[in-house]
Amino acid sequence: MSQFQGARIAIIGIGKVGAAVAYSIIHKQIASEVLILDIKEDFQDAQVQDLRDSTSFGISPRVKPGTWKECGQCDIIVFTGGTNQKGGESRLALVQRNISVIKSGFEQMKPFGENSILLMVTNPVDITTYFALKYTGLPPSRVFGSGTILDTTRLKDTIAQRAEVAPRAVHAYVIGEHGDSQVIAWSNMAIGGIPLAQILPLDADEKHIVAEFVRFKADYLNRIKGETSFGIGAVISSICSAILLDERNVLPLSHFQADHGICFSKPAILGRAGILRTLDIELEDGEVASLKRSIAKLKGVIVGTENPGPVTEMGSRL
Ligand SMILES: NC(=O)C1=CN([C@@H]2O[C@H](COP(=O)(O)OP(=O)(O)OC[C@H]3O[C@@H](n4cnc5c(N)ncnc54)[C@H](O)[C@@H]3O)[C@@H](O)[C@H]2O)C=CC1
Ligand SMILES: CC(=O)C(=O)O
Repeated sequence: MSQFQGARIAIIGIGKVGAAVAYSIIHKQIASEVLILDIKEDFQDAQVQDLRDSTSFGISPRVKPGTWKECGQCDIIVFTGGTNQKGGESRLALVQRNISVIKSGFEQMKPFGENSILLMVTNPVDITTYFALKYTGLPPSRVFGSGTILDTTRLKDTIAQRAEVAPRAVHAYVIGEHGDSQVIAWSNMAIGGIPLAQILPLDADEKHIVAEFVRFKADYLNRIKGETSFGIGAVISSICSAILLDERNVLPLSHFQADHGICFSKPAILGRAGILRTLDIELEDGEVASLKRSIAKLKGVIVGTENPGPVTEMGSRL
C-alpha cells in the first residue's frame, strides 16, 4: 500500500451508498485513512464501529469519524449525503431536498484542502455536481460526479451476457444525464476492439430492450430492495484508485462542459490532478439528437432550481 501512504478519503453520508463506498475503499487498500461523517451522529458512530470490525484481516486504513473541517482537507471527499429516490420516482425529483443538503455541507467544510478533489454521488448527480462547482468555487478539474459510470457498467454487463464475454472486454459508453434521458453511444461500441455489429448484431428492437433495461435498472432495484449500493460502491472505489494512482483511466464522469455551461457525462481522462481532458466521441445523427435532448432537460432543471417560482400560501411553487 506504499503508493497510497498518506492518502485520506472522506465519505459524507454513511447510509446504504456511503457504507458500500466505505467498505469497497477499505478493502481495495487505496487509502491510509477513511473519515466518516453523517448528520445522524449515533448512526455514524455505529457505522464506523461496524466498518472497523472488517479491518483486522489484511492491510486496512484507519477508519474514524471526521469533523466537517477535517473532511474538507482530505485528498478525496466523496459526497453521498441526502435522500435516495423511491421506486417510481425520478432522480430529478430529489433536486430541492438534496441541493440544500450539499450546500450546507460545503459551507461547513470550507476552506477545502489545496488539492482536495470533490466527488459527487448524491442524486440527481449532474445537478448536484453543477451546484457543487458553484457553491465551492473549486476548479472544474477537481469537482465531478460519478455520472453515467454506473449506467455504463450496467450496459457492459448486459452486452457481455448476450455476447458471452467478460464485461471488461466490452467497450461502451452511456453519456448525457445519469437519469432517464441518458444516451447509449451504440455507434462507438466494440467487443475486444472489434465493432459490436461484427460480434453481436442487434436490431433496433433488441437495442431498445437493452437501453430500457439499463435506463430503468435503478428504478427496478429501488422498487424491490429500496436502494442500490454495491455497484456504486465499486464505481467510487475505482474512481478513487484512478485518482490516487494517477491511472489516466478514461471514465464517463459527470463534469463541467464549458460549451453548455452545465455538467453531464462524457468520457474523461482521470489522474491525480482530477479531470485532465474530456474526450469527444463521434456519434451518429440520432445519438447527437438524443444527447441534445438530454442536455436541454438538465439545463431546464438548473434554470428551475436557480429561479424557483414564488411560493404560494399553501407552500407549493407556482
Ligand atoms: N450517482 C449514482 O450513481 C448513485 C447515487 N445514489 C444517491 O446516493 C444518495 C444516498 O443514497 P442512500 O445511501 O441509499 O441513502 P440513505 O438514506 O441510505 O443514506 C443517506 C445518508 O445521508 C445522511 N445525510 C442526510 N443529510 C445529511 C447531511 N446534511 N449531512 C450529512 N449526511 C446527511 C443521512 O443521515 C443518511 O445516513 C442518494 O441521493 C442516492 O440517490 C445512489 C446510488 C447510485
Ligand atoms: C440510484 C441510482 O442513481 C442508480 O442506482 O443508478
